[in-house]
Amino acid sequence: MSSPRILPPARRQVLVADLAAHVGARLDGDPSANVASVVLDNRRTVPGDLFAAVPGARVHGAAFADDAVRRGATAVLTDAAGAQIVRDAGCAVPVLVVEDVRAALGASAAHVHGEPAEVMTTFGVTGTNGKTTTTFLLDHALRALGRRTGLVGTVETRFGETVVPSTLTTPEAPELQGWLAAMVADDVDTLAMEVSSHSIAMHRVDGIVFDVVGFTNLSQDHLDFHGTFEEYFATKAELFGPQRARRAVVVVDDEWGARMAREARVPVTTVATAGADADWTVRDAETEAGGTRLTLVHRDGRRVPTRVALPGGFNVANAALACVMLLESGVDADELVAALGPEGFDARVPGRMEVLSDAPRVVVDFAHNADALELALRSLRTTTPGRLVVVFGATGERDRGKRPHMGAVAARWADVVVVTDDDPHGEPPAPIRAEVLAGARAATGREGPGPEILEVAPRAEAIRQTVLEAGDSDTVLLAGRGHETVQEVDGVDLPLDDRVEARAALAARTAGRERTPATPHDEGDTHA
Ligand SMILES: CC(=O)N[C@H]1[C@@H](OP(=O)(O)OP(=O)(O)OC[C@H]2O[C@@H](n3ccc(=O)[nH]c3=O)[C@H](O)[C@@H]2O)O[C@H](CO)[C@@H](O)[C@@H]1O[C@H](C)C(=O)N[C@@H](C)C(=O)N[C@H](CCC(=O)O)C(=O)O
Ligand SMILES: Nc1ncnc2c1ncn2[C@@H]1O[C@H](COP(=O)(O)OP(=O)(O)OP(=O)(O)O)[C@@H](O)[C@H]1O
Repeated sequence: MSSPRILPPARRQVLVADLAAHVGARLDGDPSANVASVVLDNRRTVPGDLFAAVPGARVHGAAFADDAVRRGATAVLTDAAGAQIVRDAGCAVPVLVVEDVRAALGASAAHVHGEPAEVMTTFGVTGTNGKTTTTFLLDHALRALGRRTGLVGTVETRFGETVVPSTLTTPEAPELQGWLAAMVADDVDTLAMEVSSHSIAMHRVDGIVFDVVGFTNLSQDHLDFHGTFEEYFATKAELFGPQRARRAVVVVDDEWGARMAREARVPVTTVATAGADADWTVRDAETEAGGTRLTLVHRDGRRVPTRVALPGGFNVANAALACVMLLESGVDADELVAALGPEGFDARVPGRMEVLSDAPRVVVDFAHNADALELALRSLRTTTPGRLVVVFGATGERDRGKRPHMGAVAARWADVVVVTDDDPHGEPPAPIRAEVLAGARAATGREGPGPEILEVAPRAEAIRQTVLEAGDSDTVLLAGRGHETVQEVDGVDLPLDDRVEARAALAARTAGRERTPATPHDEGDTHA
């Protein structure tokens, strides 16, 4: 599934000779040809594109150059091996030859689109968890301040009236720069975007120097791609240097944040929510219905009172990060507090601690690694009078090591653990569930009776059964898929939205009650 291609309404024509000089490419062919945009995939080519033929993990993009040219590509950017493939295919367009295509791609796309990031204020957020939430909080505050905003991340790309669901957290550079140019054409003045570690490693954000970058935290994820934690950290750390950022705000609640703050090569402001030494610390955090009220206090005594209208202790960190990033960009503290009003950071983030109902409380959350799952469960535990029930699974073909950890965390913090499927992708689902269940059954470190551990598949059935059987004072956490609307099983995309399934079960529950006033659901309330 891929999102529709968005380009600015009027595209600039750029001479390939100028572009080659800009990115240090050897130009083979007619220097007077023009390009007006850049594309990575032959199937998405429009006339006037520069087709970037990247040697991928599976195939060399040059294999598709002839088709791209048939669709109107006017030049090709590739490496020496790609240039040979392009010539052998008899393509007559000029070829820009570089050593590393991905390394030249961001600068090429930014140049072709007129360096759009340079005319906006740009915020980039990275870290294992909290990127989407923090960018939504930034976007909410910026709009309250009267800015015209653009948002790019896992859920969607959004500006003005345009909202397009995302396929990647951080798009490839040609798509990203096309988006940014379309935003500039629509008078967007401020961008908040998520920067995944994949995107840094794969040069997707080359061509952007962010005004302010933010770091949330680091925990186990994506080790299938990065190999080691050290490598994962080093990739994220690249964002905190002068080629990619002007200044940084780092949450130093974990050791990785503290290290990022020490090793950053741009001016850093630190934020702490849990007692670490920092420039800004969170004080007087008070949980209240639907959120937390808090005050940010600077070393020099400045105080910024605010509020976040999302459940979960970690959302205090996300709001604190967003707040300090705004201050570091030059926003005046009093103006920010006034613009946010008494509700504070009041963004609705699809699939992130999204509360669907009150009795039982059904919450959909994107927690899909052990760390996020633990934090989500712990924060819901404190506000659940009945049982805490979690429905979740682990993804196939991704970081297998996290499966037993997720099972263990669920067993430690929930009263009922319902293990089901997440996105199995090409892997058979039952063995994935078995690895999660093994972790749950082996879990230790819990006081009192152990949890009830169930295996229910498919996921829609697990959600239906769990919501129907929950007591009014229970909390049901549907974890792992958040806003997602398709589930890949055995290579086939099946429609599945946790929120749709849960709402259907809640409606069935209400209908059942209307037919039979005293229902067995209430019995669950007695369980402590
Ligand atoms: C590991 C990874 O990121 N891989 C990306 C990489 O794939 P690849 O190297 O295997 O490419 P390939 O299939 O060999 O193809 C090589 C080239 O031929 C082109 N091609 C290929 C086939 C064709 O018919 N026509 C064509 O033009 C491709 O566009 C590509 O440029 O280049 C592709 C083209 O842009 C990306 O789609 C692909 O992302 C895949 C889909 C992906 O799932 N990426 C995930 C892991 C990712 O990036 N995730 C992060 C965040 C994760 C998180 O924080 O949770 C993200 O930012 O989304
Ligand atoms: N600051 C945080 N610390 C730890 N966990 C968090 C934090 N913020 C959010 N989470 C948890 O992580 C999940 C993902 O949150 P969010 O989508 O904001 O992060 P993300 O970094 O964008 O993740 P991804 O890149 O996987 O989309 C949430 O559903 C929540 O459970």
